[in-house]
Order: sequence, then C-alpha cells, then structure tokens
Amino acid sequence: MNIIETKNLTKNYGKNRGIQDVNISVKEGEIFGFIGPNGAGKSTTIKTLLNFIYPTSGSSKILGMDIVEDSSKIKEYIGYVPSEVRYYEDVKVKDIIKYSKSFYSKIDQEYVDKICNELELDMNKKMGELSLGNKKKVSIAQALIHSPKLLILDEPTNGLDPLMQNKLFNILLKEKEKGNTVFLSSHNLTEVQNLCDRACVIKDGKIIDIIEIEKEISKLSLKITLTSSDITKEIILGLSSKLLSNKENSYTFTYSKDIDTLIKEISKFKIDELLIEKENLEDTFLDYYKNKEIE
Ligand SMILES: Nc1ncnc2c1ncn2[C@@H]1O[C@H](COP(=O)(O)OP(=O)(O)OP(=O)(O)O)[C@@H](O)[C@H]1O
Repeated sequence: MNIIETKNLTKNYGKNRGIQDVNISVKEGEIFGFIGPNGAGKSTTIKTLLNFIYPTSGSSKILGMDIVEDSSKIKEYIGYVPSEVRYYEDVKVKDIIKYSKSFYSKIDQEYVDKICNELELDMNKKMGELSLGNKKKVSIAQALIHSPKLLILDEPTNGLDPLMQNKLFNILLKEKEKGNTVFLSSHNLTEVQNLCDRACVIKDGKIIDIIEIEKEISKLSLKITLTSSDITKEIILGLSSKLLSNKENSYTFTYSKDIDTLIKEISKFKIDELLIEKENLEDTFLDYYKNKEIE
C-alpha cells in the first residue's frame, strides 16, 4: 500500500513557482528521502501534504485519505518535525509534551518516557532556555509520542550534535522495523544514503528522479588511495579510468575491476599506504543537483 500518493500536485505562490506536477508514491514501511537544492520545493510539498497550504491544482492522498478533505483525520496518524522550530519562551518542556499528548486518545506513557529519555530532554527547562538543537529534540519527541504510522521530517538533523543525530537515525530505523513509514527531507546526502530505501530528487519545483539507494550503491566503484614512491601516474592510469587526485606520491582513483587483480598488480611495488573504500553516493546526488535536466 502507498502511504503517500500525489497526483500532479501543484502549488504556486501567486505568480511565484512553488511546486509543479509533483508525482510521488511512498510505500508503507520505507524510509523515503526527499532531496534537492535550496528553494527546490521540499518544504512547499510537505506543507501542502499537511494541508498547511492549499494545492493550486492536483491532489494527494495520505493513508488513502484526501489531504484537504480528511486533513484532521490524517493528522492522528502523522508525526511532523518542521525545518524551523518556534516555541513560546516561558513554556516548560514537560508542558509541551503534556499538551501534545492531549491531542491523542491513546498514548503509551511508557513509550513517551522512553522517547524523552532517549532524546535526553530536560523536562523542567523553559523553551526560551534551550539551544536550537535542544528545541529540535523537543519537536522530534512531539512527533513521536503517539507512535505515528507516518513521520514527515523536514531537515530533522539540522542543529543536532552528531551523537544525537545517530540517536535519531536509530529511532527512525526502529520505526521502520515496526512497519511505520518515514518521509525525510534532508540536505545531508550521506544521511540519505545510509538511512533511506529510496530518494526522490526535486529541482525547480519538479521531480527529476527517484533513486533506489541499494541499486545505486551497487553501481558504485571502489575508491582507492595509495601512497608509493615506486608507482608512477602512468601505472595508476593503467589501473583506473578515473584518477580523482594526485599529490606527490599519493594517488586517489576509482577502481571497478575485481579487487584480487588490483592486489596482484600493486604487490609488484613497495606500498607505503593503502586505503580501499566504496565510492559515496554523495557525488551521484551532487550531479543531480548540478546537471540532470528536467524531463
Ligand atoms: N510564502 C511564500 N511566498 C512566496 N514564495 C514562496 C513562499 N514559500 C516558498 N516560496 C517559493 O517556493 C519555492 C520553493 O520553496 P521551498 O521553501 O519549498 O524550498 P525548499 O526546497 O524547502 O528549500 P530549502 O532547502 O532552502 O528549505 C521557492 O522558489 C520559494 O521562493
């Protein structure tokens, strides 16, 4: 079943372009990445899905319900983290959580406590006393407390320290294990590569591609960094079709043949350092940002 399904979803801001003919299908139980340059239309898509703004044309369903007609019903099943969080300064964290709980008929207090502990929320602090990252943590807890079937996250790691980012990733993977669905808008391409099953690229308001992450990773070459005073640039060029960088005796290049052949080839020389890694999807994603033409 598709949890999110959009049909030519379009939103214009007066004469300004927002999003145009967006068609996305998000499957139940997947983590779906949503990437694209600044101003591409990610937040506009999300705000339209949440019925914060009305579509100019087109339509969309979430959990089989219409995003405009059934908006309040849909919200029972959704957790949302906005890209920018704003709170009344005098309200305490525990009161925000209490207020959020009051919207739902069924709340598992044990789960709420677990989430608040995991995110290390300081329940007695006032919102005005919190840093951006700590405010963001409160909004993540708010999105999770009712165990939503669908999490819509707009740049959720923005402002979080690396340890807390990892905690959030683990929480999202657990949500996926439970069969819940995550729609994740992000500028962090490594995070999308590591977490998502599929990712959709939006540019200038239009969807330009939908990528299956595993499939894309399997197409990647190895990235070799090798330091040796015996090896010349010509030898490296004989091994690889793409020399990425060369500084004195150190070479970084892509390698797509089998690793055994490489080891045999380079064992003829004295090697000072050798690093073998997989190429990153980040470069592929960046190409989409830069070059890929809209069909
Ligand atoms: N309230 C608004 N009024 C007019 N134009 C808007 C408004 N909000 C967004 N836009 C325009 O809609 C387009 C899409 O913006 P949106 O905020 O959805 O992009 P985004 O992909 O979320 O960008 P970012 O990565 O910078 O957050 C941009 O051209 C933007 O200028």
